[in-house]
Amino acid sequence: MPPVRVLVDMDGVLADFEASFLRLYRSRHPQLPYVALDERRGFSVEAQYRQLNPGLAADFVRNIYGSPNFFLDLVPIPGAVEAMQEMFSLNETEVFICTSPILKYEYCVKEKYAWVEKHLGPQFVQRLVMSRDKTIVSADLLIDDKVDIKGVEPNPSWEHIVFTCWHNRHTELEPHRRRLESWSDDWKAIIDGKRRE
Ligand SMILES: O=c1ccn([C@@H]2O[C@H](COP(=O)(O)O)[C@@H](O)[C@H]2O)c(=O)[nH]1
Ligand SMILES: [Mg+2]
Repeated sequence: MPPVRVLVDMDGVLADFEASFLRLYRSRHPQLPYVALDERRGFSVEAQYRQLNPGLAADFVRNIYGSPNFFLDLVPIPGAVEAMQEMFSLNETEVFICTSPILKYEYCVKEKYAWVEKHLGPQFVQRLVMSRDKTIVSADLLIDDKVDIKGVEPNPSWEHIVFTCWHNRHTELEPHRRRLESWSDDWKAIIDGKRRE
């Protein structure tokens, strides 16, 4: 039987982008209104902050996560590191990290590599795929917090498992779509189920 190949997203799945964004935003702009984590709706932080404060400059929000050390200092999502080590050691399972760098890539790309080495070790540095378009990457499963993943390939090979995160917890999914609520949820059952398909 061929191995099950799993792609695991970084921001919102392995690394806590949302909490770090809010912390840095509030420390830099304590006088400005902010969106609390349990008020987050929709993937784009920028879109929600612009709704809250339409006067914000075009790159105001992007400058926060485009800052040096932003991506390096992201805190791991609870259970993520342990789950990845366990997934890596499973028989007949190929695990890769699949992440989209921001367009202001100066710090982001290097720091994503450094984050992976720091928290997951060198074996995962070799398994880091960066692509703005995940539909062209071939796998059986993609665990990702972004609800709508679009790209040039209309029929990606993977099944998208939506990882629950602050911005998507209220999003209603079509009945056939599946979620992983957290790393305490049964991710192994999802992989084993795929093995049997
Ligand atoms: O509001 C946001 C939130 C995140 N980003 C960046 O987009 C990518 C998302 O990557 P995934 O691989 O889908 O997790 C990432 O680089 C975030 O930093 C954003 O641009 N705007
Ligand atoms: Mg993500």
